[in-house]
Amino acid sequence: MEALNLDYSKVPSSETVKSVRKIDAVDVTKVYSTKKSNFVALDRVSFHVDAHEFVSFVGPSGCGKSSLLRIIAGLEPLTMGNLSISGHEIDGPGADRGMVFQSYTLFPWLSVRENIEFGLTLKGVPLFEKRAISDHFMELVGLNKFAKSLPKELSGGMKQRVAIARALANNPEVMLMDEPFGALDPQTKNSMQELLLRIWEKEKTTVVFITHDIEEAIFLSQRVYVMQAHPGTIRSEIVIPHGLREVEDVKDSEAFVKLKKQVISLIGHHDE
Ligand SMILES: Nc1ncnc2c1ncn2[C@@H]1O[C@H](COP(=O)(O)OP(=O)(O)OP(=O)(O)O)[C@@H](O)[C@H]1O
Repeated sequence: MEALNLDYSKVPSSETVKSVRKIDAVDVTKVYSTKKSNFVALDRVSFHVDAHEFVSFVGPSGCGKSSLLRIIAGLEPLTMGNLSISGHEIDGPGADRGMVFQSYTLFPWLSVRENIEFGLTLKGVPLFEKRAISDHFMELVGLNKFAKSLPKELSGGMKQRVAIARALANNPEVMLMDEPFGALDPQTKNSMQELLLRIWEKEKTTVVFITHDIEEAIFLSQRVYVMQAHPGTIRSEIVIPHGLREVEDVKDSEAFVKLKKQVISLIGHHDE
């Protein structure tokens, strides 16, 4: 993994901040086997995510981002290596991980409230408690006036707000987000990014975020893992300077543009 020569003087050092390890991945390898051949999608990928961190993975198409997220979600087994959440090896999906995908995955026949309450209903949470939780999260994502609406009556951004609320309602330890804003128009995408940051700060969630969009990764994250393909590996880890987001017109700022150029050069110019 390459180290980047950036000024991180404002970033608290690991000695000054006591962090709790949430995800630990060591040499995670994924081989897809077909009748004809074996394909190495991830080759000895090691990384970590601390509690309350916001960490993104960026990289060209096919570098294994979604495979990695599916492995963390327990939807896909790893071939070799170790991956644990809060010290426990992952051996399948669990309520400790909430997922938000790019494609809208709401239940079309359920209202906004029922979608948000879905996991709670499965768990047998009493009605009054369920209502309080869905009220809280509908308020958080600004959809309290749409409690009775069906997904088909919502815009793309609103559907993703429901998906985020639904994932958060189950109080997961980690939110796994696979290109959640990839299908949204630029304006909606910007407002969803702002909303996600507000939620992350308020709920103190741990977020693992996958995106093609380098600006999005730098803007949202505290750390960014840059991946490369053939086979999928982690090329570099970039720590985003603390407080960068507070800079006016941050995406046009010198520090932001410099980071963006560095990520682009790491990924290669063929895929931003
Ligand atoms: N079920 C599967 N069987 C065989 N090969 C697969 C399977 N799933 C993914 N792959 C291959 O593994 C590689 C990594 O795929 P993955 O979807 O994880 O990459 P990605 O970085 O998320 O790509 P994109 O950004 O285009 O979604 C790709 O070459 C893909 O074709």
